Amino acid sequence: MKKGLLYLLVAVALYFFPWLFPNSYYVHMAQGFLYTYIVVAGLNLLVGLSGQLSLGHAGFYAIGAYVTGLCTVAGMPFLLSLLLGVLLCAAAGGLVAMLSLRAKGPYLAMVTIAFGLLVEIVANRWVEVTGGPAGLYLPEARLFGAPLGTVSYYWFIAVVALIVTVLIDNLFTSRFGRTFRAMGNSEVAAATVGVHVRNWKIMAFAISACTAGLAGALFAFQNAYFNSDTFTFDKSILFLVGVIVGGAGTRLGPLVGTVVIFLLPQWVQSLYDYHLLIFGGILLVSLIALPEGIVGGVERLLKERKKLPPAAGEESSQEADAPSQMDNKAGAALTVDSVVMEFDGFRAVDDINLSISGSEVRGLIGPNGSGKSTTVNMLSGVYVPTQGKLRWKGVDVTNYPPHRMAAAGITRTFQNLQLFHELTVLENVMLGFHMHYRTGFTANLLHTPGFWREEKRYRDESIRLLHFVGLADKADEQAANLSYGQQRLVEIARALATRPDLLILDEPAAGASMFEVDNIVRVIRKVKQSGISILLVEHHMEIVMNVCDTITVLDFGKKIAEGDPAYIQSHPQVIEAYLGGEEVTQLVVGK
Ligand SMILES: Nc1ncnc2c1ncn2[C@@H]1O[C@H](COP(=O)(O)OP(=O)(O)OP(=O)(O)O)[C@@H](O)[C@H]1O
Repeated sequence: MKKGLLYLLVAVALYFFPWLFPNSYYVHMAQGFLYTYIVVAGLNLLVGLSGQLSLGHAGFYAIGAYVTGLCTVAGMPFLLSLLLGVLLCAAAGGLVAMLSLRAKGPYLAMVTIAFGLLVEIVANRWVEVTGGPAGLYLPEARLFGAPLGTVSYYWFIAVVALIVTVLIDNLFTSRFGRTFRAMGNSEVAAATVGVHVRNWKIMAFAISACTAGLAGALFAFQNAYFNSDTFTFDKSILFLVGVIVGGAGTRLGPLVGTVVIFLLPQWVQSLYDYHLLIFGGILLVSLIALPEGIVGGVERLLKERKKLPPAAGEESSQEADAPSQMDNKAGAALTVDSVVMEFDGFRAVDDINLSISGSEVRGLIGPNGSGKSTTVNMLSGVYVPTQGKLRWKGVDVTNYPPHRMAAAGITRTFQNLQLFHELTVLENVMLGFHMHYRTGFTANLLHTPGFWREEKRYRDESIRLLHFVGLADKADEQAANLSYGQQRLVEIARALATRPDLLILDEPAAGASMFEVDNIVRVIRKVKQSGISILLVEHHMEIVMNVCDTITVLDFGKKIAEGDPAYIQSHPQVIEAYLGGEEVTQLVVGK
C-alpha cells in the first residue's frame, strides 16, 4: 500500500514535470535521464544481484536503437518495432551470457567488452544499413497513429520507466530476486539447493539486455536521428559507474547512480573533455570510501543505528518437532562403487566403496587431508569422480551436477559456511524451497495472486523449519549477523527445505559454541527421526560416537575401517591413524 502510494506520487510528479519546467530543454533532459535510468536499473539486476559483470551494455543499447529504428524506417509501427528491438536484445543478451558462461570475473568482462566493441564496429562500418557516423534519420514516433511531440514523448518514456521500475522491483522482492542474489553470493550453494546456475545467469543477462535495448530505442526516437558515435565503450563504463556509485544490488541505487552519471556532466559541462577522468575519479573514490555505493552506504548506516543487541545462542527460540513435510521419508539408498578422485595425478580419494540406506546416520571421519571433503564434494555433484560410480535409488548419478543431485534428493551443508549473506535468515531458508516453487517468471514479475499464495506458503514453511532448528526469532536478521553455530543451523534448515532424502553435513559443529553444539546434535537426531539419511563429516569425536549408527574411516584417501562406534573405537588402524586415539576410545557416552 505504502509502495503503491509512492509510485502514485512519483507518477504525479512525472506528469506535472513539463508544467513545472515548461522549457523543451528541460523536458529533453528529463527524457534522457529516464532512459538512462532504465539501462542502469536493468544493469543493477545483473551486476548487483546476480554478481555478473558487463562492460558491453552499450552494445545492447545500440541493438535496441538500430532494430527499432530500422523497423520503423521499413514502415513497421513504432510500438511493434520497439517490442521487436527489445526481444532481439533479450536474445543477444542470452547469447552473450552463453558465450561467457565458463568465464568469471575479468574473463566475463572481456567477453562483454568484445561484444560491445563488435557492435560498435558494425554500427560504424556497415554504413548502408546503420548510416554509420553520418547517422540514421527516423520517422516521428507515433502511438496508435498519433504523433508524439516532445512533451508526449516524455510522458511515454516516463510511463515506460515507471513500468520498468515496478517490474524490476517486483523481481527484486520475489524468488527471482532472491535466486539472483543467492547466485551472486555463492554459486555452489545455490546449486546445492537446486538452482540451475547456468540457466539463471542467462536469464539475468537477457533481462538486463532487454532493458538496455528498450532504453536504446527510446534514445533513438528522442531526436528522430542518431549516429554510431553514441555507442562507444565509455558509454558502457558510464552505465556501470551508475550502478556501482548508486549502490549495486540496492533498489534505490540505480536512481541515485543515474543522477550522478547524468546530471554531473551537465553541471560541469565546461569540463566535458575531462568527463571520463571525472567519472573514473568518482568510481575510484566510491570503491574506496563507499564500496556499497551511496544507497548501500546509507542503508548500512541506518541498519547499524537500529541494530539489535548481538545474537546470543542461548536466546534462541524453542525448537519444534519435525515439520510435516519431513515426515515419512523412505530412506533411499546411496551406493558408492570404487570411487576415485584424482587431482593432477594425486589420489585424494582412492577406491572407496560405501552404501547408505534407511534413516541411518553415517559418520565419515579421518585425519586432516584424508579425503572427507573430497568425498562429500563428489556425493553432492560438486566434483565428478575420476573413476567409479555413484548410484542413488538405483540410478547412476555419477555425472550429476549439484542442482540435479538436489533434485534427486541429495543436498549438503558446507564446512566453510556458504550462506547467502546478503539475504535474511528467512530468505536463506526460502531459497531452499527453490525446486518446489511452481510460479514462473510472469507471475513473479507481475506479483499475481498465485505468486502471493506461493510466497506465503513457503514463508510459513520456512518459519516452521526455523522453529525446528530453534532460530525462529532470528528470521528477519541478516544471515551474516548470526553467530557461527547459528549460521550452521540456518544452513541445515535451508538444506532441509529442499526436502532431501540424504542430507550431507560437512563439519556442522566446526566453530560452534558448546551450547550450539548441543543444539546441532539435537537437530541431527530429530532429522534422523524423520527418516532422512544423514552423512556426517565431523572432527568432534564425541558427536560422531554418540550420533552415528555406522562410521566409515578414511586415511590417505582410502577406507581403513567401517562399523559401529564400539567397533571403530577399538580398531587398531583407526587408533593408529589418530595417533594414539585416546580421543576415540574414551568417547562413547552411550546412545
Ligand atoms: N581441488 C583440489 N586440488 C588439489 N588437491 C586437492 C583438492 N582438494 C583436495 N585436495 C587434496 O586432497 C586431499 C584430501 O583433501 P580433503 O579436503 O578431501 O581432506 P579432508 O579429509 O576433508 O581434510 P580436512 O579434515 O582438513 O577438511 C588433501 O591432500 C588435499 O590437499
